[in-house]
Amino acid sequence: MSEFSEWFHNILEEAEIIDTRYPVKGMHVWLPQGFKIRKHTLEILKTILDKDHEEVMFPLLIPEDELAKEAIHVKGFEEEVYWVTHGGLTELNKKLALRPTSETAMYPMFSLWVRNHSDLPMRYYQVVNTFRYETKHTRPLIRVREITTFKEAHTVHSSAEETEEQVKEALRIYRQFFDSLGIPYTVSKRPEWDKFPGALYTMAFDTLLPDGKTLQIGTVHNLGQTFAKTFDITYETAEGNHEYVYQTCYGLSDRVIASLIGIHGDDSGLCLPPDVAPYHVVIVPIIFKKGGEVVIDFCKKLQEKLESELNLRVYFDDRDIRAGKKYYEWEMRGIPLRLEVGPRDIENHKIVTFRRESKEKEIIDYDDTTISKTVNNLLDNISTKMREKAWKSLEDHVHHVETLEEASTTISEDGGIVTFDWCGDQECGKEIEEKVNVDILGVQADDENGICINCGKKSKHITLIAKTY
Ligand SMILES: Nc1ncnc2c1ncn2[C@@H]1O[C@H](COS(=O)(=O)NC(=O)[C@@H](N)CS)[C@@H](O)[C@H]1O
Ligand SMILES: [Mg+2]
Ligand SMILES: [Zn+2]
Repeated sequence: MSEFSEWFHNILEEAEIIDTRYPVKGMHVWLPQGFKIRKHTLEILKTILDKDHEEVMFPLLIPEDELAKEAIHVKGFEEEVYWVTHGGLTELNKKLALRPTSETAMYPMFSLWVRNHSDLPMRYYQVVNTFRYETKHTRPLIRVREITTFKEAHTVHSSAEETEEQVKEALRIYRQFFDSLGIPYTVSKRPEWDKFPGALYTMAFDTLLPDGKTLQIGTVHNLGQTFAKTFDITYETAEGNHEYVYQTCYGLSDRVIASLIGIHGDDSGLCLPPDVAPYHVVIVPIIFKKGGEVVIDFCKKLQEKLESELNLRVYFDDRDIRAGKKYYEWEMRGIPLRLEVGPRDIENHKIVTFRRESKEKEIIDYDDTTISKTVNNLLDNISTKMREKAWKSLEDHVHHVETLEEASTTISEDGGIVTFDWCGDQECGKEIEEKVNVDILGVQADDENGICINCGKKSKHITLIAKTY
């Protein structure tokens, strides 16, 4: 619990995920092991998005006057924007912002692209780096100044109803994505004072890290027509008049990788979902003086079989070091499944399996015709077990309370998430945050028949609060 932050920083270094020694605060280097995890994570996300979104790429730099167009939006970001003021020795006549997010880069172009009804709906996304001069405590992958893995989707619609549908679809996409990574979450509507600058409302996914604090791992914003009016994005209707469009946008970041590491990891190090691990399987040969080449040969064949039949990423570790050292290293790097093969195993048609998530070792019958199926089932079961275990640990830390005292003792003793009835009134909400010294994450459901935990008025919502990153 308390030393989670130390564990997190140590494992990023020991498992060679990123190098935080880069000489700009809040900006880090992706190392090969970490880059592989990021790559496989993005492959899963893009496969889901590519079903009905188009991937694009916009410039990094945003002219000052475009950024400033949407007053509430720029107010929300003005303290976080990095500026480019020179080109070489020449001072630019117009400052350029490094995108903190790309609404003001994209929407002037959407205004050119949207002509008539048949152009809609549009669903674009890009995966880029964005820059935010975070003044709160920066943390690798969690609160960085260069958000290296910022997936932002931006959609354009001809009606408010369609944007509501798109918000629901975005929530479904995010549930599917987080479920494939075994990351548990709560979904809630952010309070008015904590929504995305310029949005009508913000839906947020929060997960719970082992130190009892929640992390916002994804957000979906209904932008209404606010940006359409600011950037004059209109379409010509069949009757020939011009209507403003309706928009949504939804974002994810490096925090997804942080959650993978923080939630599934344990005292032996990383524990990675098979679909994003650098390798699904590592094969460790047990070699004594004699019989070495028989084992090596067997392992190479097994590697080829798993690679060709299951399209798995398999590492055959034939380095000349003690098996125990290999076990330690691959467990620390979070490789989901290890296969150990010695000369006697081959004679007895056996093979030893080690599941990283449960740390169970098993001697199973080896049969050329069934090993692929066995390995595939093991990997599927490992994914399922990891997701179930993570959901259980989240659910074990969500408590419903009836009084503010109960709320603050629960949070201070157990961390985690507390739910209660709230009237929804901003004043009252701010008072609750004061009294319990936590953040209101958001409202989860409407609950007309409760009474507000703080002011006693009719409650409107089941509300979530927690200590947050
Ligand atoms: N400094 C940061 N470091 C890492 N992740 C961040 C940081 N700031 C925000 N995020 C993540 O990025 C997600 C999207 O950011 S956002 O401001 O909420 N939304 C947008 O920028 C919208 N334009 C989404 S397309 C957040 O939900 C959060 O998970
Ligand atoms: Mg921020
Ligand atoms: Zn109240």
